[in-house]
Amino acid sequence: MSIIIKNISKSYKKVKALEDISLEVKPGELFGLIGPDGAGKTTLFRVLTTLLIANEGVATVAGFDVITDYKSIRKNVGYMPGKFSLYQDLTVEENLDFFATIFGTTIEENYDLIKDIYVQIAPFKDRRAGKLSGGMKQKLALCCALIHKPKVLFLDEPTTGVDPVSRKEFWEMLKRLQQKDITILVSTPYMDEAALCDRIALIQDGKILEIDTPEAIVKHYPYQIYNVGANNMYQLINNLKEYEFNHSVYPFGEFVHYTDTRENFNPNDLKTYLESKNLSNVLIERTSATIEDTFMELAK
Ligand SMILES: Nc1ncnc2c1ncn2[C@@H]1O[C@H](COP(=O)(O)OP(=O)(O)OP(=O)(O)O)[C@@H](O)[C@H]1O
Repeated sequence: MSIIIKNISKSYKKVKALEDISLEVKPGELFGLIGPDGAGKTTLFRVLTTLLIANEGVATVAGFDVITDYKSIRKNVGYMPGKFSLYQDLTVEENLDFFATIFGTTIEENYDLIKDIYVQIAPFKDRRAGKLSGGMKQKLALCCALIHKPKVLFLDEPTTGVDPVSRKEFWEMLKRLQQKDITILVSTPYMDEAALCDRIALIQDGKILEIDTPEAIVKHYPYQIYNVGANNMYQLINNLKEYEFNHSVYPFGEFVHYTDTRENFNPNDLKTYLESKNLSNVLIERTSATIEDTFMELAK
């Protein structure tokens, strides 16, 4: 296993940031930690990259213990923290040179690994990092995290605040890195990115809700979901919440996702109820569960 986490707990005074977390990441896997702000993702990354000591539990990364072998871990992992981690006043090239030097290597030595990503920012190599766009900064930070050819790469919310095109490109880059035998643990609050991982852990309030492949997680969803639409979204949500048979109701894009407690649910009954509340253009249609639906159900 590339990463083994056993019963890790970490508190900041009264706040329990991680509670009895256990999971394993296989060599070469692209594993996603999916959860909202405050779920504990950054705390787990900091424990695994030896920047923070857990209160309980044990963890190894690339075969090294996070406490006793912390120096080996630092040599063998790349870490791209959530907040921009580069030197704003150094140029693109100077930042990369700096990170290569502290790891006792050179840009040339590992150029092959970063080439695909670096060519995209090379035209700006003399620009200060602080003056780059969000997508460019993210590519530079990834190059810096890769420059010493790590065995395991930790990426904490790498696409937060990045435009949709750059996000898509970033995930394509991760897939290519995976082909080069790098194990990747990536966190994201974006549920659509979960589907791009080999396996994911859904995490909330410091606890793991479920670990599986994205396909299996969606398949385990126990209810039939309906897209419900009407002329007044706000009133629709309120009326659905008042409906005695509702199991769950939450906005989802242009519709409301609705599940019913009855096994023999007939959508026409719901339509009649909603129309009796003076809603018009009522539409009710079956839809498939997504990772977000599963998350909402588990987090209830
Ligand atoms: N240094 C700290 N002192 C006190 N509480 C903290 C500290 N760091 C994090 N926390 C709390 O621990 C919990 C987990 O935070 P963490 O940053 O690990 O979550 P996260 O999933 O990475 O979310 P975010 O994206 O907001 O950073 C939160 O309730 C947070 O407020």
